[in-house]
Amino acid sequence: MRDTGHDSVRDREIGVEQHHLDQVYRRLEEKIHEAEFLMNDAAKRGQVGTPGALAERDAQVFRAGIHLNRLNNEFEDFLFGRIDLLRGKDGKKGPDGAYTSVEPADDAIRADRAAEIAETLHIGRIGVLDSDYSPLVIDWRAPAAAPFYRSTPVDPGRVVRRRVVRSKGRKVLGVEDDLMRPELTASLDGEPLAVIGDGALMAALGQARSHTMRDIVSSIQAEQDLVIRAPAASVTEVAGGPGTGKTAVALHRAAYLLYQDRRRYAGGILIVSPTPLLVAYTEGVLPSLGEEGQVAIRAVGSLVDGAEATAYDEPAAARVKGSARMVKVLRHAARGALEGAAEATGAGGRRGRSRGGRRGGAGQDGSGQLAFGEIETEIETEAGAGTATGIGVGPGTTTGAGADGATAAVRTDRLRVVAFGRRLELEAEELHRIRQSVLSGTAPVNLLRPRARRLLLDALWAKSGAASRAGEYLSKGDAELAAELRGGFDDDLTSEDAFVEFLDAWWPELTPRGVLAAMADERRLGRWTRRVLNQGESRRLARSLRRLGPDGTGPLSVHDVALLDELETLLGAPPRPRKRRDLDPLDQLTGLEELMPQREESQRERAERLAAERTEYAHVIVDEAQDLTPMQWRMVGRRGRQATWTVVGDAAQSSWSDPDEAAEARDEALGARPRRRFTLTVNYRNPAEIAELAAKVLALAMPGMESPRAVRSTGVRPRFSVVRDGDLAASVREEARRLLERVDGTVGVVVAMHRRQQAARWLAGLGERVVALGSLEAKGLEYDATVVVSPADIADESPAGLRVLYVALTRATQQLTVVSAARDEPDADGVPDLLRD
Ligand SMILES: Nc1ncnc2c1ncn2[C@@H]1O[C@H](COP(=O)(O)OP(=O)(O)OP(=O)(O)O)[C@@H](O)[C@H]1O
Repeated sequence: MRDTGHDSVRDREIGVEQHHLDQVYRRLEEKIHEAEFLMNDAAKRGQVGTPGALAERDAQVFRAGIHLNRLNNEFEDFLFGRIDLLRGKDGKKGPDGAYTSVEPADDAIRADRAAEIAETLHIGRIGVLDSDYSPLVIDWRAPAAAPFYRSTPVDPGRVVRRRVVRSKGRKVLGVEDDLMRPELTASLDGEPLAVIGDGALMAALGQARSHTMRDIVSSIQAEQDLVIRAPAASVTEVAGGPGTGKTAVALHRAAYLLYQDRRRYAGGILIVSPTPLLVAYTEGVLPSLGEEGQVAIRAVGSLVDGAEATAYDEPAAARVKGSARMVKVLRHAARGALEGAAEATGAGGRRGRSRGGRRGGAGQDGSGQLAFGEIETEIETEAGAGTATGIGVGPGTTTGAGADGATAAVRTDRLRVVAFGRRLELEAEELHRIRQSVLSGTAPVNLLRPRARRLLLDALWAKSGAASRAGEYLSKGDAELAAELRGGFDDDLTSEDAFVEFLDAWWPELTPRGVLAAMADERRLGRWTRRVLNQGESRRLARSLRRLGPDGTGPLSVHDVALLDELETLLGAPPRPRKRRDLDPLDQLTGLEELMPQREESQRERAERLAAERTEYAHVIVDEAQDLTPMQWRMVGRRGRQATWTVVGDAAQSSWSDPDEAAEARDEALGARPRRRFTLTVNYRNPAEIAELAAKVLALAMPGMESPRAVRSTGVRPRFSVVRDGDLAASVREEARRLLERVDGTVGVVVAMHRRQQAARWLAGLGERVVALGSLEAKGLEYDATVVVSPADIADESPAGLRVLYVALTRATQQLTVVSAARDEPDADGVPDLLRD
């Protein structure tokens, strides 16, 4: 019997849930007292001071700390669901204390379709056991909770009624029921089973949106639940149109995996998101599911430490930078930049000289004479008036401080050394040969430096008279003396400041940013892109990289970041600075110091901390995977070489112009791991009226591709508005204002990328509920209402423009207004060309 207007039945059912919730809170309070007692007790034991007592204290405090932390975090609204079940087939209790059988027993339903509810389970964010170990609340991720999500009227299993309980703090506010077996006359404790409301899903979907995403834990649908709980073997691929819950499912899956195998995922879960806006939008979901520390949500432009993409590339430059052909270009650049650095170092100018002396290894030959006397080395380099290079080098490299404290460039096209009273000289030609021979290997350029140093010493040694002397020792069988002679020579030279300066200048430590900056020089880049990019592409690339400035510290684009990551591999990562460790071992051992401050830490800070500590993850989730360029796939792939993967995306929303190339790079990143594919088919975001309009663009963008089925309808059709008097700003502002009056939540105004700054000004003063977004920034986000400005502009902005427009049109949960400008050629009804039937 579904209750519509009878408040008494509703109130009674709310009372039933309140009673249960009270019981749960009483139990939680007991547990908090227990945890506090444990912590106090542990602290007292700590005063005893024996090693055994300390170890015990640490273990206890750690456990209690975890407990308190979880309880405090999850005290709000953690019980949200309930299922009423028929008697199951096997009657055995599972690990959660629940009957685990999924199918009803043969005699659970009588011939007259009457049935008695045999078991009721409450579902929440964490499990709570009563003092007799019976489950008061079952963790939503536990197997026993699965029927709450999996049961449908088509395949109900044992579930007769699924109830969502809404509560705030300790107070139950309402309940929403879905009847899974409407054909039965079910009773509970002899009373007919009451059914309240129109179902939780519809209630959730109709709610106003804020600027942050909510979890869907109380209304996960069966096809989504299959993905969330899919075993984490190798690669799980999830496809589905806009609004099918892909992002929501990805986040819930992270929480599920941690629950299911916490030890395995202690290696960390990385969620790669397309934009910082989407990171900000989604980062509250995991904490609301009781999971935080192990999951890092990062924008694809922030995956490299110390780099944060803030600039945008125009589509043609983005296309070059994202292409897999860049691997070759970067390889050439990483090696070529080294040469460039040396070449560009100033010649002529002040002359630097340093002297060094060393007592030679006082080995004695057979005659009792000193094998060699005092080695005198003298290195001569010439200082230039400054360096013209834009190559990033490690601190104190190309330039060296002269005796007068002034910095001067070191000449690198010649090396002169005085050793054993003899002048040894390597000319440009020889130096070049040595460099080429070192570079013929494949090792990262910065890691080849020790080898370059050795070959330099070899070449100098070969020219010194000492080489033949050592040869004589060798022929007399005195290898030790020969080695000592050579060792002395090497030590002497390499302890000279001038030699070190020369090496630093001739083989500087290259930084990824420095090499990118060097690529902004069109002439040099032309050499590195030969036969890989055409001239136009090469020029575009160089121009776009000028943004980084001569030292490479300028603003980066999201595509630059993937190039930096590739360069880091090609150059060899500089050693990471060691983290300062607290010396007091107790501070490292106790749970509290570690756990308590975490509550103050935001998801972003946590993500940053995790990323700083980790370069590889146990599981990688890629959201909006259709947008990763080949270079980005390589970057993400490096972070999950040993990982299992969940890859979530929709080809129809891809803003990358060459999907085949990206698919190839994706295959490379994921390797030969087997893949399991899922498709989500229901659009939970857009009402049917908006989905229908978007489907027209989909038909143009990807003919033959199916649209997801919209789950609800609002009766409000999209509105078409034509710019009046050529004043786009005024028209957009007016439409945004109009929508603000019609919805309670947020309004998004989506414009072509080149208009995004302008658009923010158009909306000034309209308040925080409205935001302006570039079309690419709208990825993954949603608003109660949207204004899509000039569809033709968005569609023309890049080769993938129609797909980008499809994304823009599918952001609204309630109302959509399309503003068409002059070039959109609206018909008499104001419908722009692209959106006509
Ligand atoms: N089972 C559900 N119950 C309630 N709300 C849901 C459910 N599934 C999805 N939603 C809601 O539908 C909206 C769309 O979800 P989400 O953003 O995850 O979709 P998506 O597939 O990632 O979309 P897009 O591809 O457009 O980025 C969100 O508001 C989400 O909370």
